[in-house]
Amino acid sequence: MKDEQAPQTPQNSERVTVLGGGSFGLAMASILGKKKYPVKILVRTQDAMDSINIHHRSSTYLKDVTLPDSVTATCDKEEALKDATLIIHAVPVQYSRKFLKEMAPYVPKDCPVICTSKGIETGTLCLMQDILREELGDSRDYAFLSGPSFAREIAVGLATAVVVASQSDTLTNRAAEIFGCENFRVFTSKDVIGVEIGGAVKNVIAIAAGMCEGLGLGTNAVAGLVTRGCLEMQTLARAVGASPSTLMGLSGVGDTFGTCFGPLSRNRNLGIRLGQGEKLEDILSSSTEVAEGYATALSLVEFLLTKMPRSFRMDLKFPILFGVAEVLKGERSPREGMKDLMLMPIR
Ligand SMILES: NC(=O)C1=CN([C@@H]2O[C@H](COP(=O)(O)OP(=O)(O)OC[C@H]3O[C@@H](n4cnc5c(N)ncnc54)[C@H](O)[C@@H]3O)[C@@H](O)[C@H]2O)C=CC1
Ligand SMILES: O=C(CO)COP(=O)(O)O
Repeated sequence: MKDEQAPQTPQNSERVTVLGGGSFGLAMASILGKKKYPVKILVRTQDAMDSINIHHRSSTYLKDVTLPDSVTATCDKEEALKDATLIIHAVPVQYSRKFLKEMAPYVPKDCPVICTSKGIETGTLCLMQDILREELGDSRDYAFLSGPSFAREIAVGLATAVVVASQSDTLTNRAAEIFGCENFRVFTSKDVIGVEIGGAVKNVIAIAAGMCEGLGLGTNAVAGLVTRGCLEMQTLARAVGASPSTLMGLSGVGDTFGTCFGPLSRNRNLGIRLGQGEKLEDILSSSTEVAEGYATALSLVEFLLTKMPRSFRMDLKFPILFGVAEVLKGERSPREGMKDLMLMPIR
């Protein structure tokens, strides 16, 4: 197959380290491994390491997916990073700062980082671009990969299109070259803030879409809510300097549609279970995978209230984003939240 040929160019010397052995880290390793790049995944336990090195599969995530031979795992930070030429960050946002602080001494100077995590840090309200710069410094290049890209589909080789955004054209072009194959198409962008905001906000809209679904409200309701959610995403993105066209693309409406309507979404499933009446604590404690939208919904409301110009009532401008946070905080039920949306004053 074409995408299993070794690249012919200097990229042959590329050595990739994936930080995070969850579903998305494995998916990234899988694509690059199929292209014969040597990939090391930094995992947290001996069991996770042995499982990948001996059985070529994770014992916890995407357990049925076999990884290519060029993918190995280690628990040793120094071993993972010492000769890396490219780093892929796939650790959930809320754990990233502490994790990166521990990694910083081992990360090779100038080694670029491609970040795949989507969300806003609680407390600081930072996006990943801020967390990465604060923890790994300003001198290296960073890129942000986003779009409708479920890990399982990527790992089994289904066609996927993503966008990679960076201030550095060299890095976006390199990412497109390294990842690109017949099953994985990379588009490039310079709109880092737009790509990051889209990736963070769509998880919150997916929780709302799931709630509609769980309440049994039907297709009209879900489609209406997702459309209005995209408008809130676009309004917010424009206010922070993003280009509206980015939000019409893969990392905006593209990822929102995938996540709101796709059965694999953890965020949508969290919303479905809430809509069906389960308690948030029970859903979170029974989930082995992260739903970034939960923490991001709470951060977003704080972000809107503290960082946006106060020229209008934020809860009227962003009723879906505020409504999801209120349900997650237990201030109203999903059904009350939906009723409030329908009965909002006409402006
Ligand atoms: N799974 C997917 O389909 C996609 C995921 N993403 C993003 O990728 C990022 C990673 O998500 P997944 O791999 O899906 O998560 P996951 O839930 O599959 O795996 C979680 C990962 O985080 C690690 N982890 C857990 N607690 C930690 C801690 N305290 N410190 C350091 N690491 C810790 C686990 O060992 C594991 O590697 C998220 O931001 C997600 O939004 C992006 C696109 C698609
Ligand atoms: O970001 C994703 C797909 O693009 C994954 O969404 P979930 O985290 O909701 O599963």
